[in-house]
Formats: sequence, C-alpha cells, structure tokens
Amino acid sequence: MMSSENRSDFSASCSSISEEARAKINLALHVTGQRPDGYHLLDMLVTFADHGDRLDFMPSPTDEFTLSGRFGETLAGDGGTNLVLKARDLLREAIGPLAFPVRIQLEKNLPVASGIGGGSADAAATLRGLMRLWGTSLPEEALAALALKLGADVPMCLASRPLIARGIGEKIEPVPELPVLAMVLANPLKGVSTPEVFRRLATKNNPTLRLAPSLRGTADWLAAIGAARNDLEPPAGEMVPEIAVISAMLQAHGALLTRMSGSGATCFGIFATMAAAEDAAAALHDERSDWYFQATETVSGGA
Ligand SMILES: C[C@](O)(CO)[C@H](O)COP(=O)(O)OP(=O)(O)OC[C@H]1O[C@@H](n2ccc(N)nc2=O)[C@H](O)[C@@H]1O
Ligand SMILES: Nc1ncnc2c1ncn2[C@@H]1O[C@H](COP(=O)(O)OP(=O)(O)OP(=O)(O)O)[C@@H](O)[C@H]1O
Repeated sequence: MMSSENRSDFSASCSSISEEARAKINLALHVTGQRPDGYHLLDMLVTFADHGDRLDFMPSPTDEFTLSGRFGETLAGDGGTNLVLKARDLLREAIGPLAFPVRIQLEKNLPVASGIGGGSADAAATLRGLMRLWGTSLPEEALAALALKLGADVPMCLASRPLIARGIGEKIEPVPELPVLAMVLANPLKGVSTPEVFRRLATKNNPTLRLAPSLRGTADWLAAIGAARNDLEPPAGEMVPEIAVISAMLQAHGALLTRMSGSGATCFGIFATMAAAEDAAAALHDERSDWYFQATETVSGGA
C-alpha cells in the first residue's frame, strides 16, 4: 500500500488537466409546454460567461475529491451527491477499464442553486476533463445522452457557446453571431429550488421564442433579447423578493437591460462596455457586500 507521502509524490509527478465550468446565462427562457413526465418544454437563448468554477483532474492511486473557493463550503456536507462525482461515475461506467482513479479539485466560485447552472457546468467540465485525462471519448450521441442524464442543462454546458436550446434543453443549435456582451451577474445569495419555481408557474403554454433571422450588431440583439422573456421570473420573484430589488439596483447603476437567469435568483445586467460593468459591480459591492456581484464578458460565438 502507498503511504500518504508517496501518494502526493504520485499526484505531483503526473500532469494535471484543468477545465473551466462557465456560468450559464439564460438571456431568454420561454416555457412553451409540459411533457407527460412533468418536465417543461422550453425555448431558450443561452450564452456563457468568461467566469465560473475551475476543475483540476489528475491521476491518483484512489478516487479523491476536494472543494475550495468562495462557495466550496456550501457543498462540503453533501455526502457524495456532488454532480462532479455523478458525472465521473457515469462516464467511468460507460468507458470501462481505461478509467483509472482520479483526484478532482473543484474551485467553487459560482453561488449554488442560483440559476446559472453551476452544478451542470461542473458536471459538463468533468465529462470534458476526464475524457482528456483518460485519453478517450464517447460517440457524440452517447455523450449527449449521458449529459442529459445528469441534468437538463448539462448538454448545453458541454457546448459552453452561445446557442438556442429547445425541448428540455437537449435540442441545441449554435448561435455563432451572438455578440460578446459586457455583463454584471448579481445574486442576493438566497438559493432557489428549480422544481419549486416550475411548480409555481401560472401558465405553461406561453408564446415561443422568435428571433428575426438577420440580427446584426449589439443594438439589434439587445432589442431582440429585450422583447423576449424569462417566464420563470414571476414565480421566482414571489419566492425571493430580492430579485426585483437586485434588478432595480442593476438598472440604477446603468444596465441597458436586466433579467433573471434560469430559475433564479441570479439576475444579469447588460452594460455598454466592460469598464461600465466593472464600475457598476464595484459600486454594487460597496452597497451590499453580503451579496454576489461579478462583472464578466460573455464568450464569443466564434462568428
Ligand atoms: C431552468 C433551467 O436552468 C434553464 O436553463 C434548466 O432547465 C434547469 O436545468 P437543471 O438544473 O439541469 O434541471 P434538472 O436537474 O434536470 O431538473 C431539476 C428539476 O426541475 C424541473 N424541470 C427542469 C427542467 C425542465 N425543462 N423542466 C422541469 O420541470 C423538474 O422538476 C426537475 O426535476
Ligand atoms: N458541483 C455542484 N455545484 C453546485 N451545486 C451542486 C453541485 N453538485 C450538486 N449540486 C446540487 O445541485 C443543486 C442545484 O445547484 P446549481 O448551482 O447547479 O443550481 P442552478 O444554478 O439553479 O442550476 P440551473 O440553472 O441548472 O437550474 C443544489 O441544490 C446543489 O446542492
């Protein structure tokens, strides 16, 4: 058996792999129906932040998992139910003997249960990272099915690029022309239960998301996003009155557009420039240092 000293030598001697788990931002989320199994049909315009959790993966004599970062403590007592471990185990089952033991370090920078898909992004980053570490991959369809088993948001977090998602999130179409946006993410640090928000929805058959085919430039996109909705914002707002407060604070600090992401409570504000977003995040932090404010650019669609 290896001593703990030898174990750390073993880890240090093997190269580690890093993956970003980017925050998911639902720029629009329309609830358009409900499946017989209770899951809701959604039309979503989604982008990803240049900010998120970070995961490191390295070979290890036994499986290990460590948590750090501002929100690491929140997940410390979850008794092995972390989505990172679920993703590791499901991928290992699919891959077989090539899947040697690993040490996974999760730096948890995103607030938990906050509508920006932190757990889903971590699960997706685990799939990407472990396929690299184990030197293998799954066929696209098998990987997509495995991702969906982990959560409705996981397939789009695997892509981590601007996209439209339909169905429950599994029907994905890239949107390479979506511009990079200057944004502040704002959360009152009150966790929101996703199933509870869906349960409180008054109407499940809302109008679909329709985007003009020829949107050009940020002004066009802002007008189109502004005309869309997040149908989960009213029920989440009933549960967490701070959502309206934080949205008003973003507007007061110059946001051109504000909306809640996912099932909340994180709201985003879109600003004219990154300098304006950074100034706003600093001023908001001064006002409420116990809440979460993060300036970030969104990722490029690559068009
Ligand atoms: C609201 C979104 O964040 C939008 O991006 C996602 O659709 C939620 O994705 P997620 O957190 O990965 O959700 P899951 O873990 O699959 O589902 C959590 C619970 O939310 C509800 N749920 C989720 C997704 C969906 N399309 N309809 C639902 O009704 C279900 O009660 C489900 O049991
Ligand atoms: N790695 C993880 N990070 C965050 N939450 C996790 C993780 N693993 C398991 N969870 C659990 O998943 C639940 C949802 O957390 P998450 O942060 O993904 O929510 P969310 O941001 O609202 O997601 P979504 O936008 O996909 O609905 C929490 O109750 C949390 O305990």
